[in-house]
Amino acid sequence: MQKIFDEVNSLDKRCYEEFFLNEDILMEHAASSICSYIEDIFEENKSVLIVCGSGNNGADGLALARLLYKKFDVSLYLASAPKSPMAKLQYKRVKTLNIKEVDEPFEADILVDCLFGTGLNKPLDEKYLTLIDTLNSYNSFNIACDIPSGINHFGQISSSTFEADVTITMGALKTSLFSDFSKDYVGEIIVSNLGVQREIYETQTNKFLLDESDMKLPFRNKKNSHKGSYGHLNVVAGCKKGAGIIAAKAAFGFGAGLVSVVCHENLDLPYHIMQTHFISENCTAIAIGMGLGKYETDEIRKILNKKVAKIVDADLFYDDLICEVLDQEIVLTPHPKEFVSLLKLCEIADISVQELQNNRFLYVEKFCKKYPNVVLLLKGANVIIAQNEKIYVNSFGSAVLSKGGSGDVLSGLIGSLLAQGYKPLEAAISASLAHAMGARNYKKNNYSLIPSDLVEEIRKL
Ligand SMILES: NC(=O)C1=CN([C@@H]2O[C@H](COP(=O)(O)OP(=O)(O)OC[C@H]3O[C@@H](n4cnc5c(N)ncnc54)[C@H](OP(=O)(O)O)[C@@H]3O)[C@@H](O)[C@H]2O)[C@@H](O)CC1
Ligand SMILES: [K+]
Repeated sequence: MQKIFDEVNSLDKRCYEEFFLNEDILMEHAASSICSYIEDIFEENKSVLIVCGSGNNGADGLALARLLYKKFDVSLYLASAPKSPMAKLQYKRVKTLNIKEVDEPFEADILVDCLFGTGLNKPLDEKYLTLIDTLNSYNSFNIACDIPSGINHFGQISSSTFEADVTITMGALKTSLFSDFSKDYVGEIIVSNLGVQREIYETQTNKFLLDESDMKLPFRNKKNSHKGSYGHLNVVAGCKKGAGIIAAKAAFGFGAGLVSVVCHENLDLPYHIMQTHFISENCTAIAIGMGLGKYETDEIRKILNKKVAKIVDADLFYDDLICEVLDQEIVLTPHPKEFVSLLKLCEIADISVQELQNNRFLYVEKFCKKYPNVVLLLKGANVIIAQNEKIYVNSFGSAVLSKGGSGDVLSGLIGSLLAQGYKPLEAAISASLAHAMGARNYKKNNYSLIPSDLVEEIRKL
């Protein structure tokens, strides 16, 4: 996994103070990493338009122009005059080379956005919104320097935000690149070294970006085993029984030795899934909440207080019963609307879904501070998984998964790993990654996935 930082100014400052580097050296590395990317991917003499703002993001662009000059057909468009000391210095250097400056932007082969980076500190006015719209209308290959212009410190976007194919971000990953809103703008994210290796530049953090290698699949190492060796998951099915059945099927395909659906009505289940009317004696994990609808409170309370691992989803986030069990190491998997309800029930915040989406990390942190035992998985374009002070981001998901039933598959996967003895945090991380990888491997068009396709792909991982 890779570290993510809320801000990097303190890390830049540490480079000056501890390693005797300076802004100029850091900036030279920033610019040369974009230069190397362009040199690696594109043939010489391609046209490159670099659009610069007045601060150090613009200064990165000016330095880049100098590095590319003569090997590529470089043009500079200065949206505003250089203002920061480094921008002025880089401009002076550019001037000595007579690099082409244009009065209007145009469609080049490669477009580099150096308008605003971490210094975007107020809403964009009409002039910049129109400029960004114009840049987005081109068919160029779009590179964002540090962060696409229009995304602010909190990962909130402007009505016009630069749509990058690739974002080359300076020094370390920033939290703002992983808001749900940012997902449509950042493209591929590459981290540039700034004069020292990343492991030296980076300090402590509480946020981490998950890699594929963080997915620990439930491979079986023991030769002498039986179905009981891999746990027994009970999926509690409510009035929308399909949800529980989808979860049960996913759980079975993900390695649980036994899976039972708990339901008072008789269900038509595949032969390998069992049915029970009450929680099984030998149950090792419970999945509850999906499609639950109205259920007898005392019965749910009894189930929630069973001393086995649990994953709770969906309808239970609207029932204050949930607040009684938040001292447990329980996995919760709300989507934003459900999390908003949960925050209200727990008296943490009374907010809209929009407010939550504007500050996903903030509210996850607030929740986990109050309930440090809980493993919270907040669904979204970038899934956030958190326990106590640690926050993990799964950015592998895609719109393929934006379907009814995908969440039930996820509950089943988590339940399956819990039943097999995974710790709750590990279960949530590995199941979430498997869920996203399954969707990634689905090769038909991106609107057609049904839960059984997803389970099929996950079984092939
Ligand atoms: N520090 C280092 O060592 C390194 C830094 N590096 C680079 O520096 C970048 C940060 O630079 P930065 O702090 O100068 O901020 P930046 O993003 O250029 O924007 C500030 C300028 O924009 C203006 N402005 C802001 N909002 C605006 C708005 N809505 N509408 C209009 N104007 C607006 C603002 O104006 P002002 O507030 O002064 O009026 C100011 O002039 C960082 O992202 C990375 O690329 C790398 O080279 C690595 C080494
Ligand atoms: K930028």
